[in-house]
Amino acid sequence: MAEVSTHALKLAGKISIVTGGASGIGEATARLFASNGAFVVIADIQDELGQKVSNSIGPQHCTYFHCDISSEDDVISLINFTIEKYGCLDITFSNAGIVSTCKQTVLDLDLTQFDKLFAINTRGTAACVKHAARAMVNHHVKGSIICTTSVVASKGASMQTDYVMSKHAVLGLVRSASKQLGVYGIRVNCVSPSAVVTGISSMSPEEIEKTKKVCEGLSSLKGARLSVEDVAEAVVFLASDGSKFVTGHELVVDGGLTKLPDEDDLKMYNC
Ligand SMILES: NC(=O)c1ccc[n+]([C@@H]2O[C@H](COP(=O)([O-])OP(=O)(O)OC[C@H]3O[C@@H](n4cnc5c(N)ncnc54)[C@H](O)[C@@H]3O)[C@@H](O)[C@H]2O)c1
Repeated sequence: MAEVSTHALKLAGKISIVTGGASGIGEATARLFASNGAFVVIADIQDELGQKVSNSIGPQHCTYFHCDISSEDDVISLINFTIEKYGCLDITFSNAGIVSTCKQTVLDLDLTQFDKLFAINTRGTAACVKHAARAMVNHHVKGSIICTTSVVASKGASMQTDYVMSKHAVLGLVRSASKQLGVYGIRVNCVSPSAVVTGISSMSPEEIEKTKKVCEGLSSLKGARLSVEDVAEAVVFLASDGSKFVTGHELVVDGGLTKLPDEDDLKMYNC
């Protein structure tokens, strides 16, 4: 990475963790954290990819650590590793997540898949928030915790019931944690993106092209399409002192989608 002056960097010297940082929104955020002066620990289960992303950011700025967020022991090891390496923890972006494997409605809810998805999206996110917050409290750090929710975190949807429920739960976690941790000066917020093509849904090149076109219509901004970098910019804002009076907030990054009639966001599920 090119050397830059630390003067105007939004996260200069901050110690951060990005879960799900090997791909998509997490990868873009890890890169933007580092280019804003933060030290980043990428936590993921895709070891080869995560290591590759970390190497490309640069060993001075980034480290990869294997962590399956559905295991509380893994999450504890991640926090311990970060504290041992850097001495404290300022920012945690709890972003790792998966989608439903099918477009199920409540009538055909697969409860085995439901448990698997909740173990990562909801329980795993709760473990990350819990242990990041404990580290911040123990080290007297007025840190920032950001979770990735979704535009479906605060409204119902026509399918993918388990995914929608898991993101509603994370919103509840963010709102509760922000109330409980304010006394320590710790802020807790979330970003809620609309649809953006990432590794989360394994698609053929044809499906990716089709989905990208559909995504372009998912906004009231003419011709605009959400990118992972747009989400990363919102996360940097929530991580930085620029948002020092913002907590318990859901920052929706959707180009106005949630303000459009419901029929428009239905398209998202037909991607
Ligand atoms: N892409 C979208 O349209 C979209 C929209 C709204 C919200 N989101 C949310 O954004 C977040 C990131 O998704 P993305 O779109 O960048 O997908 P992605 O698949 O590109 O990235 C997710 C990362 O999480 C990692 N991961 C999965 N399970 C894990 C586990 N148990 N422990 C640790 N890491 C794990 C994956 O290996 C991957 O690197 C997710 O929480 C997702 O629900 C995505």
